[in-house]
Amino acid sequence: MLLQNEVVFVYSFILLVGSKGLETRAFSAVNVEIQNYKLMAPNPKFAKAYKAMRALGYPQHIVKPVLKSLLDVYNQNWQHIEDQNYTVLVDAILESEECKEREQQKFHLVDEPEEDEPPLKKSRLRSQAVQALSSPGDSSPSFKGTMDKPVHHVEYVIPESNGKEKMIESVHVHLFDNETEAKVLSPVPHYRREVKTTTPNSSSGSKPKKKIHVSAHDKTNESDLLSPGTQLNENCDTYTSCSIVPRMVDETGKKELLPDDLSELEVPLSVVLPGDSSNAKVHISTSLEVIDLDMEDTNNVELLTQGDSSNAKEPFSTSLELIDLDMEDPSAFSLCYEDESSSGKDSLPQGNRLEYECSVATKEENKSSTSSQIDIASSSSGEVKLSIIYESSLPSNFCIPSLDALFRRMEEKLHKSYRINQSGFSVMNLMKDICEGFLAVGTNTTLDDGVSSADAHANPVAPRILDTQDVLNRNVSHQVGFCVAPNISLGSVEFQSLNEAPPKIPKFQSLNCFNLSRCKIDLTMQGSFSERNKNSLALGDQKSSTSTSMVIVQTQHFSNDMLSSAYYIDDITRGEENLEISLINEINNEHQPIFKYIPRNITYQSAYVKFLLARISDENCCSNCFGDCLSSKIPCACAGETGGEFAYMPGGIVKEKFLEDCMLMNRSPQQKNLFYCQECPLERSKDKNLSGKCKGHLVRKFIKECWYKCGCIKDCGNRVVQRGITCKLQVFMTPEGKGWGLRTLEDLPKGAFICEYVGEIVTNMELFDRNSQHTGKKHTYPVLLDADWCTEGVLKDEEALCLDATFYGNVARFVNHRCDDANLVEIPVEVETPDHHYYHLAFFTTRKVDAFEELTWDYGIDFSDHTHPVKAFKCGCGSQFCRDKKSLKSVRSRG
Ligand SMILES: C[S@@+](CC[C@H](N)C(=O)[O-])C[C@H]1O[C@@H](n2cnc3c(N)ncnc32)[C@H](O)[C@@H]1O
Repeated sequence: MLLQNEVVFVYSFILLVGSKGLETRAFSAVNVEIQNYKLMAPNPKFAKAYKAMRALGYPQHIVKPVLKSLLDVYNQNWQHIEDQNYTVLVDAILESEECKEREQQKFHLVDEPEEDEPPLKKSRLRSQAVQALSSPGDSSPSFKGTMDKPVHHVEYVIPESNGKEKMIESVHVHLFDNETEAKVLSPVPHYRREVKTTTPNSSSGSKPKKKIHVSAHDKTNESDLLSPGTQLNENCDTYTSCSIVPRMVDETGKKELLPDDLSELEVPLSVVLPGDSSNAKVHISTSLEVIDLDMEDTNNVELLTQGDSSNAKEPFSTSLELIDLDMEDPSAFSLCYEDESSSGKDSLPQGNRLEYECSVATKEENKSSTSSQIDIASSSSGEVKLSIIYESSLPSNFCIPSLDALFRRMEEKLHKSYRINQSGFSVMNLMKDICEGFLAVGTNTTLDDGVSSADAHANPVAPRILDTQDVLNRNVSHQVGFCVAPNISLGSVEFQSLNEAPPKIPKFQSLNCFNLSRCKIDLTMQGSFSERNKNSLALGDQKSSTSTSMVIVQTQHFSNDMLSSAYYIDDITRGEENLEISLINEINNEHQPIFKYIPRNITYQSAYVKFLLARISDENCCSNCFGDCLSSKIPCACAGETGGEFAYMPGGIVKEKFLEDCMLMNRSPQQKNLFYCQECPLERSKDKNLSGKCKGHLVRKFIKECWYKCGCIKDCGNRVVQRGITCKLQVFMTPEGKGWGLRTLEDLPKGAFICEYVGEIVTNMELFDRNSQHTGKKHTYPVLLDADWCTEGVLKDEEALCLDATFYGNVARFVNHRCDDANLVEIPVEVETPDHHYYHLAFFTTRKVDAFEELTWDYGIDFSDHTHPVKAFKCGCGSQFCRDKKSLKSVRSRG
C-alpha cells in the first residue's frame, strides 16, 4: 500500500481584517516592503506545451531547447507544434533525447534501458540519465539530501584587469549546521530562508497576484528577522524553508565577482538604497520571504524584500528578479538583485548583480522532532492565518470526517477536558478569538476600546452544515450557511460559505496531487471590520459582510520516492468534457494508454446510424411542452417509453423503483429476462455462412430523454445523459492487477448518472474482424447494443451494432468488471432516435458510493463461453458472487 502510515494535520485560520496598516504591523515591525517586481508574463503557449510534455514525463529543461528550435523552424508558428496534441514536439524531443543518448553511449556511461521498454518509459530513462550526466558535480542543493547537512558549493572569483577571473575560494558550506562548523568552513555568512505563503485576497474578484518573499536569517548575527510563523498554502506547501548563499556576478551574468578587498564591504555583503547612499546600507540578512511560490505559473510573480527599517530610508528601487526558476526542480532557483542606481564605496560595484542561490527543502526533509507546530502569518490582503500542524500515525482505516463531526468532537472534548460549558462556546469562536488575539497582541491594542469581546461575537457567522445530499442534488436553495461541497478534487472536500454566493457548483481546488502530502484543514474566515477604530478587532457592524469558508483537504502521504514515481495527468479528456478527469498511477510505471478521448459516440464505417427528425413521431417527442417536463403534472409523451412516468427525479437521479428493476433484470441468472434472435447477428459475425444458435440477449428497460424536437427547455429534468459527465472522476491504476480503473472523487447517491459508454460505433462484423486482426492486443471490453434485437426480425449487419472504445472512447473505457454486485448498472437511453438499433448506454450508481471507491459494472460475461468474440480475462473482481470459476479456484488454492 502506498499510503505512509503518517499524517499531518494543518489547521489554519484566516481572519481578513481589510485593514492594510493594521496587517503590516501585525506581520512584523521590522518589515518594510521594498518593491514589487513583476516578471514579464510568459507566453501561455509555452506553459501549455511544458505542461503537456510534463504529462509525458519530459521536464521543462528538456522541452525548452527543443521547443525553441521548433519555433525557429516553424517561424514562430505555434499551430504546427500544437497540432495533434504536440505530436511534432514529442517527436522532436524523442529525437533529441536519442541523440543525447547516443552521445552518452559513446562513453558507456548510461545503462541501456531494456529493449522492450515502452518508448515513453525508455525516453524517461534516457532523460533521467541525461540529467544525471549533465550535472555530475552540480553544486545546486540536492532535494534528496537531508536538511541537516545540505552541502553547497560556493566559489568566489575575482575579475582581473586582463578580463580573466581568479578563483579565490572554493568552499563547501554546510547550511543549517551549527554555527561554529559553518564558520570554520567558510567566512561567508549563511542564511536560513523561510518560504511563506499567504492565501490571496479572494474577495477582490480579480486574479490575485502571486507574491514571492524571501526570508533570510543571518545566523552569524543571531538576529532573527523572520516574520512570526510560517503559513503555507496548498500551492506551495511542499516548500517550507530554503537556504540562500549570496554570490556576486558581473553584468554578463558570468561567475562570481567580489571586490579585491573584502574588507571594503560590510560582511555580510551589503546592498545600497537609492538616493542618499552614504547611510543606506541594508544587510543581506534583510528579511525576505517567499509568498505563494507557484511553480506552475510565474506570471504575476512579485518579489518583496523586507529590510531593516532602521537602515532603510525608502524602499529599494532596484530590481530583483527571479532567475533560473526551473519548473521541474523547485529545489533550486536563484534570485538576482541588480543595483542600478547606487554608487559609493559600500555599494555593489555599478551594474553588478548579486545573486542568491536558493534551495528549497520539503516539509518531509525538514521535519522536526516535535509532533506539532503552530504558525501564524498575515498578509498584505489583511488575512491572519493560524496553522497548527499536527503529525501523528495515520490509522489504516482513516477516512476524512465531516466538518460537523469534527466540530462536535472538538466541542465535546473541550467540554469534557477543559470544562468549558459556556453557552455559545464553539470551536469556530475559539479559532476566531485566537486570530483576533493575534492581531490584538501584534498591534499592541486590546479589545476594550469601546468594543467588548462579546460585541465581537454579536454578529457571529453561524455555520449551518447542509446535508451532502442536498448539495448533490444541487437543487436546494441555499440561504446562509456552509455548503459541504460534494466535489472532491484529488482528495479535497471543500466547505464553502454560501452566505452571499448563489448556489453554484463550488470551485474546485486545483491541487497538484504531488503536493498532497498531508491532511490539512483550513478554516478561512473573512470579515469586514469596523472602521470606528482601526485598532479595533471586533467584527464590524450589521452592514459589514462576513463570509466563512472551510476547506478540508485529505491528502495521501507520499514519500519522496513515491512522489518521483507517481504519474499524473490533469485531464485525460483534453477539455472535451464539462470537467477535468485526471489520471494517476501510484502503482507501477504504466503510462496513460494510447487512445483518442471522444465525449460522444462516432461511427466507424458501416454502422447505420442516422438521426432523422422525420423519424421522430409526435408520440416520440413532446413538441407542445415548455419549461421543465419533470415539473409538469401530467407526464409528457417522452415518459411513454417508461410506462407514462419519468425515470428521472429532479437532479438527474434515476427513480429507485426503475433502478431496482434494471438491476434485477441484469443480475441473478434465474431472473434474467432473455430473448433469442431468429438469426443472431453475433453468431453470424463469427461465421458468415453458419449462423449459430442465439445464446440469448438481455431484455432491458429503456429511458427516453427529451431532445431537439421537444418543446421543453435545455435544462429540462428529462435530459441527463445528453448533458454529459457532471461528477468528479479519476482514472487510477488499480492495485489488484486489473489495470486502470475509474473511481469517483466525491460521494455519490444511489441512481446518479456517471457517464455513458462512448466508443466507435461498429457493426458486429467489423468488431469480429478487428478482434481477429488484433489478437493478443489489449482490448477494452466492447459493448453490444443488442437491447432491441428481438423486435425487428432478422437484422442486417449494419443494424447490429456495438461500441468499441479501444481506439476512440471516453472515461467509461476504464470501468472494470465486477460480478453481480457492481456499483454501476448500464441502462439504454434513447436520445436522438426512436430507432433502438442505436442508443446510448449510460451508467448509473446502484447504491450510494463513497468518494474514492472504484466504479465497476457487470460486463455480463459468461466466463465459460469460450466462443465469445472477446476473450474473457481472468476475473479479479473480488466479489463474493464472482462467476469466474477458474479465478475462484486459484484464489482458493492460494488461500
Ligand atoms: C474496459 S477495460 C477496463 C480498463 C482496463 N482495466 C484498462 O487498464 O484499460 C476491460 C479490461 O480490463 C481488465 N479487467 C476489467 N475488469 C477486470 C476484472 N474484474 N479482473 C481482471 N481484469 C479486469 C481486463 O483486461 C479487461 O479486458
